[in-house]
Amino acid sequence: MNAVNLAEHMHTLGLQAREASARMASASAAARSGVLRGLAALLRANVQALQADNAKDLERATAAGLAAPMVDRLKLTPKTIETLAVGCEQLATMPDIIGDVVGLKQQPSGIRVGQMRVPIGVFGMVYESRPNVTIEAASLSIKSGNACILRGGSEAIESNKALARLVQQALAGGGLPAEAVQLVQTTDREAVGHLIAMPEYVDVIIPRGGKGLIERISRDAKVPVIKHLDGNCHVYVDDPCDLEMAVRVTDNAKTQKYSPCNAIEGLLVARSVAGAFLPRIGEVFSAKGVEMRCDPEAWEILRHVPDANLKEATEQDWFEEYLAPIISIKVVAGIDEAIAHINRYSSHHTDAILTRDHVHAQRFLREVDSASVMVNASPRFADGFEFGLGAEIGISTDKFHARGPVGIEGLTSLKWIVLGNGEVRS
Ligand SMILES: NC(=O)C1=CN([C@@H]2O[C@H](COP(=O)(O)OP(=O)(O)OC[C@H]3O[C@@H](n4cnc5c(N)ncnc54)[C@H](OP(=O)(O)O)[C@@H]3O)[C@@H](O)[C@H]2O)C=CC1
Ligand SMILES: N[C@@H](CCC(=O)OP(=O)(O)O)C(=O)O
Repeated sequence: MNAVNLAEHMHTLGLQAREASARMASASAAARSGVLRGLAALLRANVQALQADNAKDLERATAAGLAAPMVDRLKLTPKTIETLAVGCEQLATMPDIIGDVVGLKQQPSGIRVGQMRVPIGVFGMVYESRPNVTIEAASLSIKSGNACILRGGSEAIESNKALARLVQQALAGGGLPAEAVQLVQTTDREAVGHLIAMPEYVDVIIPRGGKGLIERISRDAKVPVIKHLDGNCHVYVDDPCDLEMAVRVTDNAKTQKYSPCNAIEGLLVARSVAGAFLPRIGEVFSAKGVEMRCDPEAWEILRHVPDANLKEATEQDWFEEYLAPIISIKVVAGIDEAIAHINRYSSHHTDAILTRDHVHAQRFLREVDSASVMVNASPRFADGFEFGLGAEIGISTDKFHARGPVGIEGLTSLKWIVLGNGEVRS
């Protein structure tokens, strides 16, 4: 697509999305849920076709030398497709919140004032090369009565086109506008430039990605943004702590999957338990080939672990999101230093304390300035499905409108409604 065609393509997507959003907002809950059930059926009926399109992406990505965790997130298997179908069905059965009225109260003037939950309108979303996000975003958009324009990662373009076709088929089959969910049909990043600068068509932009993406969005966006950024997440092993549990949770938090934003990148350990805890987790990490970037105290303890892959941590390591079998490790004096370290270096995404001390747990919950803060649980739980939201748009690292895993509610707003009987203001 040349520059003129690209501008036209994006303008058309915007115009169509705006028109579709009005119809989505007034569509009945039954119609929106019907589309989600139809989509689940289409996903199940098209497993082989979807895998064939996904294979084209996988082949290109493998040839280009994409790292294994990134290839893994690109993959559509019968199991992931079934999970998507089940997710659509679950969303369909969840209560509909569009049109809900809250807090209606009579005022001294006689008018009754409350708030009604309504869709935001049109959202644009830029996200990583993970095709399942296309269905999760589309299904949440449909459930919440919005329209959306989706721009997935370049490596996933064929998979995303195939999935978006099914979404549009389900919308049309359910009597709703196919244009309520549209995919940008090119991998040209200039399309993102247009998407974030069309306030007449797009109400909010949701970027899911790393620092390069956000630099561009911060510089060029002309519409409000809900940032879904990098996860430099931590586990802090406190004293007192159940060390058996700490090994299990820390292992899960780092190695269950390396690519997600909610996997941990940093491990902090209270000095008084470091000698007992670090050799145990060190053995687990060495067995799984995890490189440990250590401060001098952690190094001194971990150097005795057979085959440990140790490196000296630099200041930069505390900021780093590796998305790989690498972890930074620091011994801290206790809870105060742990909280200070996390608030300075984390990306304010998700951080956890492992402790038996109730006061420490409460302090961590209150003082750590992150979107999700956990006690005695793995940060990998920071996920819309795991939090009971049905699915997720992503994990907002912003503080306004939506923070942490974003589901249906995050795609809506509350508008004031006033019900009167001809009252006038005196
Ligand atoms: N908070 C959250 O919910 C989530 C956050 N993430 C974060 O995303 C990152 C990993 O994903 P990764 O794919 O590497 O992220 P990237 O930021 O590289 O890519 C994400 C998307 O942004 C696009 N993009 C990146 N830079 C630009 C730019 N300058 N202009 C226009 N578009 C751009 C990419 O397009 P293209 O394909 O052309 O590169 C892709 O569609 C990690 O930091 C992870 O923590 C991931 C998932 C969820
Ligand atoms: N909430 C999601 C995180 C998704 C995520 O970060 O994806 P990615 O960075 O593409 O691996 C989950 O835990 O599955």
